[in-house]
Amino acid sequence: MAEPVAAAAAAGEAPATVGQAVIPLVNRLQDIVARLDGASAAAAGLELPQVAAIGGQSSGKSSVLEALVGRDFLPRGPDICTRRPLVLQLVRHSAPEEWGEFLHAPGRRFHDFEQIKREIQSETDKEAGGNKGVSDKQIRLKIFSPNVLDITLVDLPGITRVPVGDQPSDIESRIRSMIMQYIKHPSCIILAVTPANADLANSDALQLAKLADPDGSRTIGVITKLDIMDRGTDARNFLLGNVIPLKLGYVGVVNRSQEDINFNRSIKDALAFEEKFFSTLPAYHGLAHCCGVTQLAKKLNTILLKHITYMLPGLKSRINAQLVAVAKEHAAYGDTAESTSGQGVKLLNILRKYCEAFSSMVEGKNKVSTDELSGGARIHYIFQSIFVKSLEEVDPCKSITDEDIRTAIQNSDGPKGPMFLPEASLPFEILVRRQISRLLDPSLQCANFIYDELVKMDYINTSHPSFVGGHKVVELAKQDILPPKAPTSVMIPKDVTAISSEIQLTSERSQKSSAIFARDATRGAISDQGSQPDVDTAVDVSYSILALGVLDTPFLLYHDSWSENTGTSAAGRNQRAHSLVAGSSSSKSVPRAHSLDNLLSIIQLKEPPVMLKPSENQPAQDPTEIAIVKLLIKSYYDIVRKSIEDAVPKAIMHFLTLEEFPLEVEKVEKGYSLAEFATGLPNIHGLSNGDPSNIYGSLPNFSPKKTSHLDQHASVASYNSTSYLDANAISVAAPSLSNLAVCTEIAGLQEPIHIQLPTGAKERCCGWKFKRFRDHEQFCQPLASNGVLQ
Ligand SMILES: Nc1nc2c(ncn2[C@@H]2O[C@H](COP(=O)(O)OP(=O)(O)OP(=O)(O)O)[C@@H](O)[C@H]2O)c(=O)[nH]1
Repeated sequence: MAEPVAAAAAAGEAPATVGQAVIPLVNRLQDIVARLDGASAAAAGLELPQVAAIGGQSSGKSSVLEALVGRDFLPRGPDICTRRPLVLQLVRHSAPEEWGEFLHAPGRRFHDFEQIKREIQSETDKEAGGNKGVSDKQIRLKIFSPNVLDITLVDLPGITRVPVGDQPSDIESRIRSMIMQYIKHPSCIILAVTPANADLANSDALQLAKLADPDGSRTIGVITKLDIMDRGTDARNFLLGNVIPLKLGYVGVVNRSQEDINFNRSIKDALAFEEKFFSTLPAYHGLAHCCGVTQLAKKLNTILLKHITYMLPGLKSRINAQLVAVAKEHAAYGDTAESTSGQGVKLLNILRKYCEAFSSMVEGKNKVSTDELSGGARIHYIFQSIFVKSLEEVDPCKSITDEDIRTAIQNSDGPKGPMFLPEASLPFEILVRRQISRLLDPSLQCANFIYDELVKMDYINTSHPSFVGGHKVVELAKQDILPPKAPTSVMIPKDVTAISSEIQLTSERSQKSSAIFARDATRGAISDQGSQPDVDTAVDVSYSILALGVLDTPFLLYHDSWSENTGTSAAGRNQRAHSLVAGSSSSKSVPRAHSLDNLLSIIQLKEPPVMLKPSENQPAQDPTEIAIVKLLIKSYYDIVRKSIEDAVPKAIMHFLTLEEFPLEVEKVEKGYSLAEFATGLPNIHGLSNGDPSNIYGSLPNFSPKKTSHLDQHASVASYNSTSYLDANAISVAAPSLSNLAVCTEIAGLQEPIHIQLPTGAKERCCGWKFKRFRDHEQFCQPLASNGVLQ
């Protein structure tokens, strides 16, 4: 094996000794910090010292790192080779064997360095593809050897300008920013690798290094390929820092050429060649301190040690600060619980605290920021300034033209044509549904903004006091239209109450809708009957009964003039009304009775066009009708909008703050000390020995006297989440009850819960927790009436 230069350096002067004390420590820290992602480590200020080789493509970065390691294990060649950052951690150990370990293959030792090379290549292909693609995902490799210094080296992809293979068009900027991610940290020592056979003054490596390290305090210039410079030229001036000065100076190296690699020339031979090169070429006489890989290793170690010594105090204080913060957080979780159930209780406690903290944040009880809106204020902003404002801006009649209304009216006339008196309710329903459905998207968006919860829209309540239904709308419409027409009268269905009562037989939601409707419709009928003339007199608009859902809930339309014209009886109407309510779509196909004979006698007409526009020849639509429909839409839409503006935020807030986190029924199998038990239970309101009043005093509707027979040693601790509607858990703790079987039964649960103290459970407690009691009395009563606890 070749004489490893790093090892030679290690055997050198003072720095190696210091390194043995400091660098292994940093390497151990590297291992710990490696478990954090880069961003977290950066956020915690824990970037650790490392050495990154940067430079143009094929400048010789991998060759330099290999020479430092003293082993041949990195993919090298004239084409792009390094396509993923390779974090190479050198670990010096005393055993003679050498091997490599990859982070992605834990526990597997690679003793064959050729295999390490292949593994790097295949891992690169896995992530960056086989066709020259580049990825910023690291490969982490550890080399264990007695011949290396503990040091972390990073081999980065070379800067390239022209995209080849699968490389994206912005490959140059991508690689530059990838490199910057490493070298921007003050903890990083930069090896700026520049080939001597290219224009040194335009070195990509030096340019990038200058950006990251403007004062040059952590950049070492490395000049490669001195052996293949143009005849008659040399890099002496450069190495002396006369061209581009660098505080830490330059080191010139001669690595193996491609031919050397092809012929498997050993590193040892390469080092011998390098030494001969510098000693024979007069241009480099007197520059021994900055020529050769050995010098580079020494320089690197000296600088790295200084750097680590400089960085460690700050690093230590940052780690200490983190440690204190974590210890504080850890202490906040309470004592360590050994048992599984104890850990469960602890976890519940943490979740409870989280929920409470979350609620406090939403409710603005946390410390209030003076800089910006936060927590509930942001939610309020979304509700008011985004959601409500957007809804207010919507014109209910937007996108409904008079033409649309005319079409809807004609459609609602069906085959009867305009010979019957028009009515506004059906077109209104159709159009208002369409308009109201526009409220759905913003409502869902609002919910999405805050919490991914269900948005529920209420039914259309035409009995709303603000809704200008019935004859009111006619009057209003006529005021809007010129010239004013004769006063209108409204026909009231005689059996409206009967119909309404049938509506109540339908589905739950329909029941709700129709019940409200029936009440108001009946009221309306009575008052209208009192104020209106005979129903047989001229009718302008029929009174329609609506109980319809906004989107797809059932609705009912009862149209008196239809029943009169078809001769349907009141009973038939009721039946139809009922069936209409039962299905949302059935209303769309209101049956118009045709016997088979009638159908057969119908004269066959030619097919209507696919799309039917309202006929131009039709007599002009009464503007009153259009105005009525518009007014109905505006009025109803306004009500629904207001209701939605109110209901959606409420619904969201309900799910956001009042939903308890799922407290599962949990049997605390093993006993706990009273203290453990108390800590494990969130916010126990009272826990005492022999004085239950302390406990129950905090529970509403729970009288202490009910527990008067409680054994003097027994205590019942109940948890009542005062911020919520329900008590979430009850726990029974019975310390010092080795001779007592505590049995209790909790109402409202499927299974009675029995609490049996473990034998000899002196000074121990046991308990159960379970979720969601709707009523304190429910569980308090049986507690008091049951066996031992009475
Ligand atoms: N003659 C000579 N050839 C060298 C020297 N250094 C590197 N090379 C050759 O240059 C080519 C590229 O070397 P690498 O070490 O792969 O360069 P790199 O910068 O790591 O390449 P990428 O990772 O692909 O950007 C190889 O063929 C090396 O043999 C040197 O000092 N002298």
